Amino acid sequence: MNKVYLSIGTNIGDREQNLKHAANLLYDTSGIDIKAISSIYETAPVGYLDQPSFLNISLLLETTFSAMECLKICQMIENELGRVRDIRWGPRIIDLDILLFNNENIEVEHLIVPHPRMYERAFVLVPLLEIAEQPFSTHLEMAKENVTNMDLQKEGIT
Ligand SMILES: Nc1nc2nc(S)n(CCO)c2c(=O)[nH]1
Repeated sequence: MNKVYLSIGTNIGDREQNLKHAANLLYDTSGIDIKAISSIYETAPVGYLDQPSFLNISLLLETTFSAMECLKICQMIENELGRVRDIRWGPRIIDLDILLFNNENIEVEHLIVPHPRMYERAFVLVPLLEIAEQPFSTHLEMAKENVTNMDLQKEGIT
C-alpha cells in the first residue's frame, strides 16, 4: 500500500464545491482510500498575483496505484472538473498536485516527487502538516522546518 499526500487548489467558480467534487471523485475511485483531509485554507495567490485568492487543502491517501497512475487520476479529475490549461500560473477551477509518495524521490518526465515547489509554499505546507502522520518522514521533517521559518501572515495564508 502506498501513502500519498496531495495538494488541491481552486480559485474559480464555487471554490468549496470544486474541492468537494474533487475529493468525492478521489473517494469514489477504487484503489484509493482517503485517510485524512485538512481544513480548507483561504490563501493569497502565489506566482501570478493578479488573480482571485485560492482555497487550498491537503489529503492523505492510501492507494495501490503507482505514482504515475496517481498522476493520471489527478489529471482525469482536473479534466472532469473542466480545468483549462491556459495561463501557466493563472486562475484554475481545480489543481491537484502530488506532494509526497511514500518517502520516495521520483524524477521522470511530467512527475517530480517531492513536488519541486512545495517547500517554499505556505499554502501547501500548512495544510500538509495539519494532516501529516507521525513519525515524520525526512521529507515531512524538512516541510516542518521550512514552515516554522515562514511568516504565514506575509505568505497570505489564513
Ligand atoms: N495560494 C495559491 N497560489 C497558487 N498559485 C498557483 S499557480 N497555484 C496552483 C497550485 O500550484 C496556487 C494555489 O493553489 N494556491
